[in-house]
Amino acid sequence: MSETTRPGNGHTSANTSRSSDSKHDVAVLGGGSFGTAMAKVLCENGHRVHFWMRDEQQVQELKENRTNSRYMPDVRIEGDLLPTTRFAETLANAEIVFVAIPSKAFRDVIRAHAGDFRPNQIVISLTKGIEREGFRLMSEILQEEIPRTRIGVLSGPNLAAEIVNRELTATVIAAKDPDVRRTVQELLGCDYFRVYANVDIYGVELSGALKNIYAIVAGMGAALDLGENARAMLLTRSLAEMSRFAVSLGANPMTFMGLAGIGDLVVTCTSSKSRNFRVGYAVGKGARLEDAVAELGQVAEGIHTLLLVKEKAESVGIYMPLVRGLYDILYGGASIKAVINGLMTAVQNSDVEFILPRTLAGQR
Ligand SMILES: NC(=O)C1=CN([C@@H]2O[C@H](COP(=O)(O)OP(=O)(O)OC[C@H]3O[C@@H](n4cnc5c(N)ncnc54)[C@H](OP(=O)(O)O)[C@@H]3O)[C@@H](O)[C@H]2O)C=CC1
Ligand SMILES: O=C(CO)COP(=O)(O)O
Repeated sequence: MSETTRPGNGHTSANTSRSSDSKHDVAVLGGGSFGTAMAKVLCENGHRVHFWMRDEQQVQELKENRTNSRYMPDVRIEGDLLPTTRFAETLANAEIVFVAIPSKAFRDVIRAHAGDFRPNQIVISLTKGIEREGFRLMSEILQEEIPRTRIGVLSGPNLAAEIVNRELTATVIAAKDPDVRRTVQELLGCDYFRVYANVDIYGVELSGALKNIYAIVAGMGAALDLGENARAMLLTRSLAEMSRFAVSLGANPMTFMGLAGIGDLVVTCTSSKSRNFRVGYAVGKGARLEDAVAELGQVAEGIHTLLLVKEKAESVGIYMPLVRGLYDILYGGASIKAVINGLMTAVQNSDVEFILPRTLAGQR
């Protein structure tokens, strides 16, 4: 569907926001696919967007052509956009800051510029990953590095490639502070983008990171053409496994019923627009992992998250057969066929463990 015929496309230029009456100064950190998509939504909602990236050439292109061709070819950002490589300038007037820096660089970037954040400034992580050291989520890094700011997390079924075309999308803002939740809903919400609220920061954030692992598994399943029953089995068992893990670490199980849980799992496990899915697909077709990642040229957080979750699951004793199987394939040289066979012939357990505990299933 073209941008002009799309149902959500009630507006085609800036200053046409439905939900936010006034113009706000907003910062977006990270000039990749998702930073670009969020900067576009915010500009179209009529806000002044201070857009930080590290590449001066990209800044020049955005200033001259209003495009970011490396990450979002053919997408123009209209409205009040101020691209820059100068971090302090980005934050100086911003009421709220959205951070779309990959997890591997997240702490370094925030720490290097911690002094530029103001007390009480709202800082929202858009990043779906985990830090190796201490198994930290991005909101925990923000809490440690810039503790005087007000922190939130945005996560949900949010493929950047669709958002930039104004395809109908919903997401979740998770924050303890109701003012943070309301502000994000007002700034981002419009006729193609809806923002739902949650207070379970840990669950929302962890599900965003975990689903990337299962998107790789799903991509592999698609490459092998395992069938529709298998696709449903994989998706449902992925949800069971990721919620088992997250709940055992303190997340609210109900979060997995929402957009940030099942919603994001569905979109990334069924769409070739997902980079994680594409990596799994390529490996399923016989590519080496390094080649699949190099070919992608963008971040696929699941590759890295898999290692951390496998380690963590083993250290705290959580049963995660899909994580283990994917790890064996990607890092242990196991054949996909052997792993599938191992999974299919393992002990048959309970379906919904929150109703019937896993350990009781075999006793029925
Ligand atoms: N794309 C999507 O659909 C969605 C992505 N996300 C999440 O958003 C986060 C960012 O992903 P996305 O934008 O897609 O990734 P991309 O691969 O599209 O872009 C990565 C961006 O991060 C920048 N970057 C990398 N390292 C550094 C660093 N040390 N300092 C400054 N900038 C750096 C890159 O800059 P450079 O070009 O100079 O290397 C680039 O602008 C990820 O955690 C992802 O899971 C969440 C929802 C949807
Ligand atoms: O998180 C995403 C969609 O919600 C994007 O997924 P990928 O990083 O796999 O492209």
